[in-house]
Amino acid sequence: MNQTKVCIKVPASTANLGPGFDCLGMALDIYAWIEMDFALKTKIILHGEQMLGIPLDKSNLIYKVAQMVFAEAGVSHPELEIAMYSEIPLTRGLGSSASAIIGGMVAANALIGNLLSQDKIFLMATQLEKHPDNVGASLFGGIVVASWDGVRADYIRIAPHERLEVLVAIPEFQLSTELARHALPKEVSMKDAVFNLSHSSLLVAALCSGNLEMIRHAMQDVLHQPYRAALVPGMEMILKEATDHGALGVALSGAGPTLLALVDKTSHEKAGLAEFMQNTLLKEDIKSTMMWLKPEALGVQVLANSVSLAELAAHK
Ligand SMILES: Nc1ncnc2c1ncn2[C@@H]1O[C@H](COP(=O)(O)OP(=O)(O)OP(=O)(O)O)[C@@H](O)[C@H]1O
Ligand SMILES: N[C@@H](CCO)C(=O)O
Repeated sequence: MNQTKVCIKVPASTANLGPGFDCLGMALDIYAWIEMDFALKTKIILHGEQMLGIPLDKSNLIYKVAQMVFAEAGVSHPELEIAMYSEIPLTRGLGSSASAIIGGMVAANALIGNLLSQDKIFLMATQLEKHPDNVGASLFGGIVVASWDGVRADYIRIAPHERLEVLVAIPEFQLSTELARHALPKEVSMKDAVFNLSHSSLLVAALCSGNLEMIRHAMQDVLHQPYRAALVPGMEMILKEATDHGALGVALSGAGPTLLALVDKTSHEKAGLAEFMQNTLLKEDIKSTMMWLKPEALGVQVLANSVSLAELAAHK
């Protein structure tokens, strides 16, 4: 029996939650699984349609982040066998790149007996992703409030409120984070900075104290969503009106194009809200997949028992 192979399960994430641009993230209950082992010759197997187009050689992100971990730990393992299956849609604002980075780093670290601390992994992943929101959520689970000054990465994890549910409308088109960041201005006014600072702080306080009614006011943003609206037709109306259809609050998920509503799981308006979001996008000729998700309290896990990735992919 193989003694070294590790298998990890890593959650998807949503970043920003509206005003918390590059500093708030929440883990979600859809996942990617990664198996990793030492090998004589590198081999990368990707299961499922989701992974189409992802490289199968040493340019693969998971291979590259594993090598970063080995280099940091002072060990050398240039040849790896990697297998992956993911439910997380690529390039849609649900943290697929962060899940790959965290999954790859944590798997590599487990392979070498966890020579690096979790905080070191957080720092390395943040340096690579350039913002800590998605990687923090995938690593630690729950809601993560994080800061990154280019040198230090700090975070505090908040347990998600038990009544919080998440509705996502995932448009059929992809929008890369790189493109969505190019839409942003280089500078913002003091007025807009103060607006986001106050709303992001209010949102964190609402999430910590369980004041769900405050979320609709707190989840407003002027730093990134208005500039990204042109990239996601229908978004402006959804951001403006989803709370009238039962959402506690609504935001662009990460860099988009997915739109995300926080919902009280006891709400009687859930079906109507989903219909409103899907139809608003359809009016703009955008087909979308609607999914009801939950905040995931757990971050990445090294599984005690390996799962069959081929079987997971086959049952989707
Ligand atoms: N499992 C994977 N293996 C290798 N590369 C991956 C994997 N998952 C994602 N990527 C890379 O990450 C890119 C998507 O990253 P991007 O930051 O644009 O979107 P996202 O992470 O899905 O969304 P967001 O950051 O807005 O939440 C993919 O196009 C691919 O290059
Ligand atoms: N905070 C990032 C998340 C996307 O990875 C952004 O909005 O660009």
